[in-house]
Amino acid sequence: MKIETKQLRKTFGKESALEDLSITFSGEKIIGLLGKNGAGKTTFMRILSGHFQQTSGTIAVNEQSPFNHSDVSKNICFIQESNNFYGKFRIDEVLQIAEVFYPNWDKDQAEHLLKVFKLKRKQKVKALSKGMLSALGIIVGLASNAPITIFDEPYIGLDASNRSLFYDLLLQSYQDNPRMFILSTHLIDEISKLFEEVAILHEGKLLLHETTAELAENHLLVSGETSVVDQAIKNKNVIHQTSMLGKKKAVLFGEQLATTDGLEVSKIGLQDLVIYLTKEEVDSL
Ligand SMILES: Nc1ncnc2c1ncn2[C@@H]1O[C@H](COP(=O)(O)OP(=O)(O)OP(=O)(O)O)[C@@H](O)[C@H]1O
Repeated sequence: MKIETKQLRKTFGKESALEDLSITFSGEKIIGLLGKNGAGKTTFMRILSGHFQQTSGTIAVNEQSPFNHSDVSKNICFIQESNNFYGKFRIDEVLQIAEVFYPNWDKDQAEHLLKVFKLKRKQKVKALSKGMLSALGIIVGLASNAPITIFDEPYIGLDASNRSLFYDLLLQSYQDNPRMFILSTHLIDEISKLFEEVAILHEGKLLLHETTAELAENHLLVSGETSVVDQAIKNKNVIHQTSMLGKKKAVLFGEQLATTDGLEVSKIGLQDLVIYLTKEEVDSL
């Protein structure tokens, strides 16, 4: 599958949710869609799933617009953080509808996952706890086997052990049925090892789109006494720096630097990188 957007914009009245977003996702991989609250992730995923149209620009899934095209939408399963299912339905009715909608639906997998998450077929959606609702979303997303399966923070109410179960099941599902997964999450450290590729949105714009291998390769965290760090990063490509109490941390892009006396150089974790890259505006408030 290939998703391609060109100068995608979405405004809600005066509010701009996406600004000139041009991005391409292709192939079978697990992609992290990251960014702070309000960055535009959900808006992008909704347009991609055909929920509504962009204000301008283009979006194509295998060369077709997702809006009002069932050929496209049956290939996309979008599980949102809430309100996925009609409250009056029972779980078995939700699964029956999903089976009709998704051509690659795996009934045995759905049955298996119901047991794993200890859900009862006759329970009504409106009677489910937050965690149980999330579990139902996860079951539908995984059993859909949709070539593009999207999870937008699907873990609301799930405890740590069930979140860990979700990550294991996701990986298993990906191995059994390789496809494109797009995941939006704020619990980056928990899941970052599953990502092959990461896109970071910031204020409706694309800040970065790289493979996780490139990210690890390209970004270094340098810390130590301010004067030592300042000396070390002089003339280097610094993409973020913060100072506090005589200490400094800097993030370098595409540079080589080794740890020395008083200077700590390390790879930077994805969660920290997202925080550093999207922090500037907060600092300048
Ligand atoms: N239906 C809507 N009406 C008006 N404004 C909206 C609507 N949907 C989103 N927005 C605005 O668009 C911007 C992007 O929101 P969006 O939900 O896409 O962000 P997000 O990255 O998914 O955030 P979060 O991590 O908090 O879920 C925000 O400023 C939000 O207020």
